[in-house]
Amino acid sequence: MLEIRDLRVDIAGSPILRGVSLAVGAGELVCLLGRNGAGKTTTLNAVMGHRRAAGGAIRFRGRDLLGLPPHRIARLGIGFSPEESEVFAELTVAENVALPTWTRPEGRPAEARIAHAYAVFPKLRQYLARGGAQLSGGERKMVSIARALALDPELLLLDEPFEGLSPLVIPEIARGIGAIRAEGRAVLIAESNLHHVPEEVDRVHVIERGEIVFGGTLAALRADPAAMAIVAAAA
Ligand SMILES: Nc1ncnc2c1ncn2[C@@H]1O[C@H](COP(=O)(O)OP(=O)(O)OP(=O)(O)O)[C@@H](O)[C@H]1O
Repeated sequence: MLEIRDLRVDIAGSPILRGVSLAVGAGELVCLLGRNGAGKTTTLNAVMGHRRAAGGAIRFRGRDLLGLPPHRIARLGIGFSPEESEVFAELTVAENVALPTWTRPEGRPAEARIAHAYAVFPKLRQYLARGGAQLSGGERKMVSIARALALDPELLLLDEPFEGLSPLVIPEIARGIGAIRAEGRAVLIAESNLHHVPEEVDRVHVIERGEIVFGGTLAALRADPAAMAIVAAAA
């Protein structure tokens, strides 16, 4: 479904991604794990077209994404929940969640897509008329993921979905991600904390200084002392 091969990205003249390769198959849950500054956000931003690649390839369902603008990439079926959630403050929760049904009108009817997003995060129904600026961090995360879901994506990119959240909210987000995965959508999570990696993850890729240094199951990661030393430092 998503194939990233030997991706290189330079920022301000410095090599930030130095040959990142990973794949997410249909219906797979994959985690990109690494400490702060390792290059996780840069990888997701390159997939979404927010960062230009200096080399390598990114393909989604066989289609080359490099050079496409972000709105075209989203319309191909990639939903994105950025690290800071980036909920539109001047729009209500309902308007935020409905946005992708305007930007990607093709596919299932808007009402069904919106209803589905609220079915995954039912709590949001209590806040429909609330402005985006009046939400807690956990509510913003839920709105951001629900909005990405309303795109009806085949692949969902979630950048640090648990970061900065209270322990009370984390299980709610984890349950939502589990529900999304159970529907057969592919999910790629960028995560800096090993403890937040869902047990049901299909594969973990560890990124360190812009390079993938490990790829395998969670059990294989736990059995790899060198990779564990890197992710333990991240947690
Ligand atoms: N706009 C920028 N200008 C200069 N350097 C940048 C910029 N954006 C990112 N970087 C650098 O690129 C590297 C990778 O950053 P990135 O945000 O991809 O890391 P990350 O793994 O997502 O970490 P975090 O969890 O802290 O977001 C870091 O060293 C960061 O300082």
